[in-house]
Amino acid sequence: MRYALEDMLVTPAEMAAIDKDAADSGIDSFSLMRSAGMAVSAAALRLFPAASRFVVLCGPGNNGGDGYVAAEALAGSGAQVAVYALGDPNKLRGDAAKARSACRLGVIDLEAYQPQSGDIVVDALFGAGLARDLPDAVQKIIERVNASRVPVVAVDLPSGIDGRTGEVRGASFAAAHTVTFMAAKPGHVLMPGRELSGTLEVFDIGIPARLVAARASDLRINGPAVWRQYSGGLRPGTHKYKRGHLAVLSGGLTSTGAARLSAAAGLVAGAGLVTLGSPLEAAAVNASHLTAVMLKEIGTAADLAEWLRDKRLNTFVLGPGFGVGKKARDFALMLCDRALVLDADGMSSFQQGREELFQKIAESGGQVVMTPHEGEFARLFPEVGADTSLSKIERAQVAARLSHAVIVYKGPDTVVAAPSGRAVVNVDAPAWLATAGSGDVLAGIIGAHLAQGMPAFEAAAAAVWRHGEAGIRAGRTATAETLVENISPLP
Ligand SMILES: NC(=O)C1=CN([C@@H]2O[C@H](COP(=O)(O)OP(=O)(O)OC[C@H]3O[C@@H](n4cnc5c(N)ncnc54)[C@H](O)[C@@H]3O)[C@@H](O)[C@H]2O)[C@@H](O)CC1
Ligand SMILES: [K+]
Repeated sequence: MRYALEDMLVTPAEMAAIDKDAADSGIDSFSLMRSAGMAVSAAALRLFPAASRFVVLCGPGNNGGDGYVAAEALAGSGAQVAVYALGDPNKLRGDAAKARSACRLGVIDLEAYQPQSGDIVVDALFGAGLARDLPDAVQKIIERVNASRVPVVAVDLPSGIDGRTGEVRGASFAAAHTVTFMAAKPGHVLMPGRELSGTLEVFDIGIPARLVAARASDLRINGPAVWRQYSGGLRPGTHKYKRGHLAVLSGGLTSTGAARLSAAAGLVAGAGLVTLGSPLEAAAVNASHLTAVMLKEIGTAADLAEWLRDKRLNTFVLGPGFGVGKKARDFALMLCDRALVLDADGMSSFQQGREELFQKIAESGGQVVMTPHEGEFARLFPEVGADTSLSKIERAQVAARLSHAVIVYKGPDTVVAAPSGRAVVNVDAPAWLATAGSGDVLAGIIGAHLAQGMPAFEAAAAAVWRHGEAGIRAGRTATAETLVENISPLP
């Protein structure tokens, strides 16, 4: 499958290798820096045409080099420009030194900068080369600029954001706009980096796309390009059995709503048939709320075993409102050879004894998707959740490898990862999607995709995207019910 550069996520280490490959292939690295700096100056002028002064803050590496190019270009356009530098600009090396000497502006020590109303800061202190927490003096300047509310245009990354993880290394600018080069980095899409990057512009500085693609791993921004090849077959109007049969398992008398939300979402998202498997005690309350969703009494493991003799019953959602305990564990282990969304209580039931589940998933060759939020992730994968050296993407990848399941690690920056290491990050879910029952709706959409034959990774990625779209359509006052109503057809 071919991807456009705009879908790709490239880690800083991969980007450094791409830069080196570009230089080795004969491309002049200074011309790349010039393109980068020119793009930054164009963005600053386009976004802030009424600035009284552009203040370019230049660091000790190539990010600073981009800053000197931008400063010279801004001055050349007739704008007022001041340059402040961290460290001695005479110690710059390579392309950055070249950029410094081609810039005719004087340089002031960074610590002297006092933000003034009308300033626009161009942040060229650190980019992909940030390797540790920022020095205190730099943190102070960043805090001063943030407090002044002077708008910031960041070069490559807001200084202080770790490009691999999106974490803040001591302090970070909160940029209005970030111009990065060739491809977005994980730090632009993972929180809090995503929020602190402002609007993101990915500018092509002229490194051939094949050099970028050759180094990039299978890490993408979630969107239709990732799963469109599987969504074409999900046409309304196909016979209902061909659109798959989704079964959702209900909790007891006082906790039935969550499973009904999953079932309703599954139906709207395109499953041909949806059946709610309910214990007898909850059957009446479920029946009084259901119309298009069918109902079947499933109270015990024996009931489930009998039901599983119907092989058309290919997909299950287990967990929403189900209750934590032995029954959930028994049911989950019985369902590992089908397509299964293991959500909420379904996962939490394996806080102890996860090895049996993971082994069963590996052996039975089903398609299992697990959907932990932060708390559930920490319960099921405590050692992974506690490893602060890993990015959220890396944590999801490790969990997928350990469990043999596709992991949907939920949050404002949901990551979907497969055991192979393939991963996507979702970027456009609105904040108000974090509403009660929202996860139940997501589980139902994933179930609908699985029931229609999408492979687990694509089913999950497409569902996360569609869930976000439903949130956007439902608006700020979204509830789980209005999310269901706003699930739109897959593109
Ligand atoms: N190589 C390329 O192809 C291109 C790279 N470009 C720019 O180059 C940047 C990467 O350049 P570099 O690799 O030089 O990295 P940076 O300029 O981001 O920073 C590296 C410098 O900062 C120091 N440093 C790292 N963390 C520090 C900390 N916490 N406190 C104090 N000093 C610290 C390093 O020792 C090094 O001197 C990109 O972000 C991008 O802006 C652009 O010029 C476009 C072309
Ligand atoms: K920067």
